[in-house]
Amino acid sequence: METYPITIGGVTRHVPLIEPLPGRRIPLVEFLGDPELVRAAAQALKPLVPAGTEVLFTTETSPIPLTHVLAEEMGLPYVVARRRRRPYMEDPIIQEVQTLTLGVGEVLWLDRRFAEKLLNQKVTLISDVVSSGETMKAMERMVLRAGGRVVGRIAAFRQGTPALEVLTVAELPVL
Ligand SMILES: Nc1ncnc2[nH]cnc12
Repeated sequence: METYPITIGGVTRHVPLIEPLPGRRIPLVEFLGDPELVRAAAQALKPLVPAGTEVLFTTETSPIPLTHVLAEEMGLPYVVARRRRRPYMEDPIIQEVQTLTLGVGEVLWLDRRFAEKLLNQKVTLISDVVSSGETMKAMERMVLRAGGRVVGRIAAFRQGTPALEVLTVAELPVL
């Protein structure tokens, strides 16, 4: 398997190169199961979280440990949008994502009891990789629909040029 070196917060991993669309190869960032990488990324992202942030907001799956460590470090709560409907969800916010980065159209789901945690809160969006920015846009839309206000947009890695302003600490190539 072909790999590519990625570095964040001084920690390097040789990750698989995947081809989600023909002729477009990208290094696959994976935070799950790698506490050292997660901690390094969280430390690097911490200074980018705007003062006054009251809640962090992320999506399944890879950015969850990153957001968890960041939240713990900063003493903040966090909310996670799910990528599948769960049977117990009541009156969820359902938000379509336009992204095709990983070759799939997606929908984000947020149970109402978690949406309520965003009401009247200053919210910072956390992601692992931002490329088109469409997932971030969908997250922002969810926060607005939940009655919150987005004060920051942060991702560990940037890949290409997102359609909205996002703070990042490392760059990924499209090969
Ligand atoms: N390169 C990448 N690795 C992991 N998740 C991604 N989501 C979008 N781009 C990605």
